[in-house]
Amino acid sequence: GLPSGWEVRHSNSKNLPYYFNPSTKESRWEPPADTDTETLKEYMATHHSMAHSNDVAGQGEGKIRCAHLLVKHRDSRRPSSWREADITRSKEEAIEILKGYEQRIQSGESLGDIAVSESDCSSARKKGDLGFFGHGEMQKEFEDAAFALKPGQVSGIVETASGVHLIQRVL
Ligand SMILES: N=C(N)NCCC[C@H](NC(=O)[C@@H]1CCC/C1=C\[C@H](COP(=O)(O)O)NC(=O)[C@@H](N)Cc1ccccc1)C(N)=O
Repeated sequence: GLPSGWEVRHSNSKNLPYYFNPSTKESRWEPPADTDTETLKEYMATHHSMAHSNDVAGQGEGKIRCAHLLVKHRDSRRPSSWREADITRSKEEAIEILKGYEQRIQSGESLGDIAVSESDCSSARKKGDLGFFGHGEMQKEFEDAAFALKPGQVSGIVETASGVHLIQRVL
């Protein structure tokens, strides 16, 4: 089987299996070393058909779909993004910026329309859409806030190691 702790998951955005370790939060495309191929083949066959059916429905057991708007700052775990190679704003400045976006959303703008030009996450090109995800995939603060939302609802400002986010639950 897979070395202890590793799971095969399905990436909806790439429609490909990837390997995820819920305890370390590590995710990778290639199977972890010393995975024996027989069990892996069987595992993949079962998982892949399941994943395929999940993928068609998009909605595996207990999965939700969200979009988000991320503003990074100089203390972000990766203070760089497609829109800014070297992000130097402070966390306080990032929060002020996000409050401005929050006002615009409350006045009727869609989160996705702002995310497409302003989000520091690569999902910006998909209006912030993250696809479906289940428990154990996102950073804890993000997961807790996202799973507390009803479809359509927008979160308050959520802080993770990536930066500060607004999250909208889609499905
Ligand atoms: N669908 C999944 N399972 N993909 C793995 C998510 C990994 C997870 N990510 C997070 O928790 C935060 C919240 C949402 C985005 C995100 C972080 C970063 C940006 O922050 P940075 O890593 O530079 O610090 N964006 C991503 O990961 C993107 N691949 C999200 C995405 C982009 C395009 C299409 C789909 C998903 C984590 N455990 O770190």
